[in-house]
Amino acid sequence: MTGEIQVLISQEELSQRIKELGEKISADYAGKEVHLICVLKGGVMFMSDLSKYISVPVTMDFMAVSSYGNETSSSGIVKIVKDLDESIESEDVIIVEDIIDSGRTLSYLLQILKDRKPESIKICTLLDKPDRRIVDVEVDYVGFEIPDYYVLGFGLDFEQKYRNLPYIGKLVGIE
Ligand SMILES: O=P(O)(O)OC[C@H]1O[C@H](OP(=O)(O)OP(=O)(O)O)[C@H](O)[C@@H]1O
Ligand code: HPA
Repeated sequence: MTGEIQVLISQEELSQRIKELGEKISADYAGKEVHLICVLKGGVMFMSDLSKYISVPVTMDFMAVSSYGNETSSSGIVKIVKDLDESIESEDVIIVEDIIDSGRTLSYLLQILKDRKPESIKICTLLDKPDRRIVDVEVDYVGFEIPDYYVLGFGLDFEQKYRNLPYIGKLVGIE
């Protein structure tokens, strides 16, 4: 499907906010190292840009947890598609997400990862849709709070497409 895309957050606004988040994380973790965990696939662009603005030592790992498939609303069923490569025991972990919607994906992830005994675990999301929350999750770093639109671009997909757009947009006619 191709359709008209309305820009919600421009490339410039994204860059500026991601820089601010990276600087805040650098200050909060001064004297420590951070272990970033990217939630694939949506989190990839955000983590890649965010990591460039973190000045403390960074390590990275990747995990894929699927809850949406090709649907535009969460099924409530979360499954691990790809687990981490390395142990997170004693690490200061930040989970990096593109979006928190119902909160189901993150609440499930947090449960699993806390059992692996990290030193600390925080959440950093580019986008937060608080109006859609079903499961409460405490979020430490938020790029932008957005209304209840189905958004795409900058890692986020609609039917697996549009992840490569350098901005966040919405398909006109799709809520
Ligand atoms: O708060 P929730 O309602 O759980 O929704 C948020 C999750 O949904 C999306 O992932 P998706 O399963 O679509 O995978 P993707 O990142 O590969 O597109 C998004 O990247 C989050 O991980
Ligand atoms: O608005 C969204 N867009 C793309 N993927 C998503 N996963 C949860 N919410 C969204």
